[in-house]
Amino acid sequence: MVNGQEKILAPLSGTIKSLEDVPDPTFSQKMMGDGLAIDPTDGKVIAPLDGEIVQIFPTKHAVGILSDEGTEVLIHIGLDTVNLDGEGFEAHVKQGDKVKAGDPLVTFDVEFVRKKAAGVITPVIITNGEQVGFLEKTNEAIAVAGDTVLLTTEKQSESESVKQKKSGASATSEAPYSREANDIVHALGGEENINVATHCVTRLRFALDDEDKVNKESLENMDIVKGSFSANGQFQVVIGQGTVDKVYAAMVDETNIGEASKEDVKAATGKKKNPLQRGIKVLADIFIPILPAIVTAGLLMGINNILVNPVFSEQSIIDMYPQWAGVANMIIIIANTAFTFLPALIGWSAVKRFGGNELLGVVIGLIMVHPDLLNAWSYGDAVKSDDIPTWNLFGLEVEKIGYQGQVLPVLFASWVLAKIEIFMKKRVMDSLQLLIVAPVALLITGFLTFIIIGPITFAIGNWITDGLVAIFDQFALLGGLVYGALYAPMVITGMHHTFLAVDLQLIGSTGSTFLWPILALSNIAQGAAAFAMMLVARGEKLKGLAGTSGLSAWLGITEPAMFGVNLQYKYPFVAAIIGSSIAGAFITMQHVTAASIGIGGVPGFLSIENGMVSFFIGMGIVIVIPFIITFIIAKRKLSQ
Ligand SMILES: OC[C@H]1O[C@H](O[C@H]2O[C@H](CO)[C@@H](O)[C@H](O)[C@H]2O)[C@H](O)[C@@H](O)[C@@H]1O
Repeated sequence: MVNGQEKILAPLSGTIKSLEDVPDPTFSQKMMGDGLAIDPTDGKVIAPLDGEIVQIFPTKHAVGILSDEGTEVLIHIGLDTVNLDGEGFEAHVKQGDKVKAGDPLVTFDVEFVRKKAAGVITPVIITNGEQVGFLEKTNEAIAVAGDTVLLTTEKQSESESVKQKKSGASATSEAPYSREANDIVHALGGEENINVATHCVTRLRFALDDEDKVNKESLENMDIVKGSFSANGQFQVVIGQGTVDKVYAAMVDETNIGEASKEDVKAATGKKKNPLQRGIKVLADIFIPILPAIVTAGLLMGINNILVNPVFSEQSIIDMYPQWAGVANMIIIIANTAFTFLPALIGWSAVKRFGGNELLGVVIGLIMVHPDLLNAWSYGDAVKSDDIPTWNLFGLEVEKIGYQGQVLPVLFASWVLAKIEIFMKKRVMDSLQLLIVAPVALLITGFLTFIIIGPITFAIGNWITDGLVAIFDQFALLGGLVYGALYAPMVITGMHHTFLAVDLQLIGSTGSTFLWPILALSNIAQGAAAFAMMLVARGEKLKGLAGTSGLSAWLGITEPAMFGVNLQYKYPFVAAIIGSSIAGAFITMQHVTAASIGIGGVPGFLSIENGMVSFFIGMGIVIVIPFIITFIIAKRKLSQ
């Protein structure tokens, strides 16, 4: 301790990450407190400072230390590691032990945890941040256990700390958390909505019957609740170490909710997903992280589209004002990079999702669009002119083609890469991993990709898109009606993100998508219904919610409008579906297509490459129909 400052050493060796990079909202949103995380290279956890072990969870995956100077540090080894029930962990300390910086705390099997848990990244958090006046985080990228100063804290002045303690102390002075436990149960929709409940070191974990019954606002307004979210079918309420077990005990005492194990909760939540749902979830997990890059690219491509194509008159803007040509060209380079190198983005996200090294995912994606390969977009012409470059591998002719804009080839290649990497990591000794695992995994995956995975999945991707195009050509009215009607319900289930892959595949194979314009109109329809509710609503709360969520829907995000307003009253949701179904049929029959995925709302017109006028008519339909139907019904119902 120097000048009131306390140094917290790295408890593990590895790569230092910011908490925002930890894929668990409890940590990334700092619900438990501020700090840093370490992606460990080995499984030796040591004490980061002198102090007392105030908590070591029975499953040995989390250790809380109270330093001699009063700083509380939580080391949470891996993510969702509570589910491992101690397997792979060995504790060297117990609650109440005094430790010195550098003393061994826990040893764990990194590879086992990496494979079995949601992640091995280890947050190191100051959990009594309210008593810390100053927190400095290291700028180092690599942590050496016991050597790197990870965090530096400085205690608050005495008077500040007294103030803080006074303002947050009500729960601890009362009978042990019974009121809080009851309030939480109530906010979760009552006992009847709770199937199973358990807790880990930081949070209560529930398998709920219906998560829509949760009153998130009142839950998160409770002083004791630091945040809540739903993940992997579990509803989780973050309370904090040292308190969560007491709240849980009170809940079990006060209610008919029996004690349950993590397995019970896992089983109760796991039951809910069938293979199709799991597949959808995997695709959503892969595509949601890359969505911002794709939408940005789509928006910029849309601006270029308006500049270079004769959209509003016979001549394009560039034809009329040629001095803008350079600007338009520069925009298109910036814009289409995300699409040209799409396999690299998907490779990054997919390999990460499948448990491998995401950087290798980027590399496998880039290999698939290497400039020396025949560009996928020139493949059709090369087939016609019988001019496809090949490699000769001991007599085996392999087409030397790239996979620009393709989705399926890189998805499968990423899966294979991650599996090979995980397989090898378990078998190659730590000191040789860098030398052997990545090069071998990449080489094998690269060869498999060019020889088998690429050609087969490229063909499958083309069959899927040809099939979809044929169906929509043949049954345009029905196709548009059905997709227009089903898109919003799919958003409710989260299944809609699967269609992002389909849109990207359509663009990669045919140069455009006829599905995305329907998506944009469906979103606008939900917004229009919410706006009608805003006009008719009497209460300020509903008016405000309907207005802001309507705007959000018009800018491409519909959940606030749907969950906050339209689904609550049902008829606005149905009115929106009617509008988007009719508009979907209309624009499909008019062959409206988009060249890219843009902002799926009013600015969506920027991305339309064919049938701009019809798209605007469609926009008129999804504004007028849902608005009028909702307005009329709401007038009647809300004035009763
Ligand atoms: O698929 C491309 C579109 O993705 C986003 O919109 C979709 O996801 C949103 C979040 O779940 C949802 O609110 C919206 O209804 C869906 O269409 C993105 O916001 C769109 O701009 C993008 O075109």
